[in-house]
Amino acid sequence: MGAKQSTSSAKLLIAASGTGGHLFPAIALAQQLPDYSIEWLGVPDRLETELVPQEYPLHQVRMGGVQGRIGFSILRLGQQFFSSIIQIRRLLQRGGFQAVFTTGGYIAAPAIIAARTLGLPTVLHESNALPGKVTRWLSPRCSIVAVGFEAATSYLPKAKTICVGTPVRSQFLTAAEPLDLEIPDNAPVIVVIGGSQGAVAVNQLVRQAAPAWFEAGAWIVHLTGNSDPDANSLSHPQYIHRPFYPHMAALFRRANLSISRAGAGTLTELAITGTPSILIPYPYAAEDHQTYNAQAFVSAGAARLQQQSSLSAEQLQEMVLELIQSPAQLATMGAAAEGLATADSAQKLADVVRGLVG
Ligand SMILES: CC(=O)N[C@H]1[C@@H](OP(=O)(O)OP(=O)(O)OC[C@H]2O[C@@H](n3ccc(=O)[nH]c3=O)[C@H](O)[C@@H]2O)O[C@H](CO)[C@@H](O)[C@@H]1O
Repeated sequence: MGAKQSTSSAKLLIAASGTGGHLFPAIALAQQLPDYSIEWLGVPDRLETELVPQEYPLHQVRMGGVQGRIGFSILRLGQQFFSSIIQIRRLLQRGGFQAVFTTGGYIAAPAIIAARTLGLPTVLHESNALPGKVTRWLSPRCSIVAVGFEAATSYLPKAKTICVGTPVRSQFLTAAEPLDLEIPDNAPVIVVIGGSQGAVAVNQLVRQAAPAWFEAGAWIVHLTGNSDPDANSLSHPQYIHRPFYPHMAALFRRANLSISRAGAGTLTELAITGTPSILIPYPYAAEDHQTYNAQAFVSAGAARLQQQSSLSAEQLQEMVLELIQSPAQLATMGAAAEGLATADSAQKLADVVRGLVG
């Protein structure tokens, strides 16, 4: 793998691994630092092997999670953890890196500790309103913690924090691309999205509730994910379904309403496109952090919050009917969502890194 040509001597190690939620913001930052020499640190068999652009050399260490694991697993994890710190220290020293950037998660802990033992500046970006465990534990050891939600700062009292929003893909920052789905211009559009993997439980509720929405003239664009066995069970002229759809900026801009999980990545995009939403947090997310994300949108008037455990198809049906038949209310929610957006987040984050590294 050939490293990117660089005009600056600054050398940065990005430690970001796992889901789109951890990788997209780090890639957006890297794209703002074309004069830096950047290398990547990840874990074998995770999404970074597919998503990290070829121009960034990818180093790997073995690191797993601790949730719900006991005994022997904890011991093995401890060994992995210390061995990772040693490997990352060696990588940082031999590579002549000047700083480390990370988006949290398991890879962040050994990366932050290795960097700090060498006295290197470390920037951590935390996109969730309730910061993850690693962020809360190690934030005082970072030079700066950049957060996506202002609310996150209250959980990090000992850290130096700055709110920069969460960086998004470049399609959200450029002029609107045309939507490649055939939907009549005046039809209300409901977009259903369950994070990057889809949400089977939400999909079931939506399919049950959909007939009344079709009758009201709405179109549904349903992003089902890859693991829904009933993904093909509904068919209607006003219904479009895909396992995954890449042109989210155009779709959210066209949508009158989104029914969504409450991952930080999707919420950031809903803010930038000013799209009102009904948020159904993933009930098994670590420490229920999606509910905290959703609450930030609800307090701003940008979204309605529904917990999956107490939501029936009838309730969802009524709520959506009420909203799509009330354009003024949708407009107010959309404007509130837009008020939460930080479109130049990647630029702001790059400024933070440059402020430390040069
Ligand atoms: C289950 C879980 O714990 N998810 C976490 C994961 O997010 P996860 O990656 O699951 O979900 P996010 O909402 O943050 O991001 C999903 C991304 O996938 C994109 N997309 C999705 C479907 C599709 O068809 N096309 C498409 O492009 C969305 O536009 C968005 O950019 O990390 C986030 C950041 O730490 C957390 O806030 C989430 O809670």
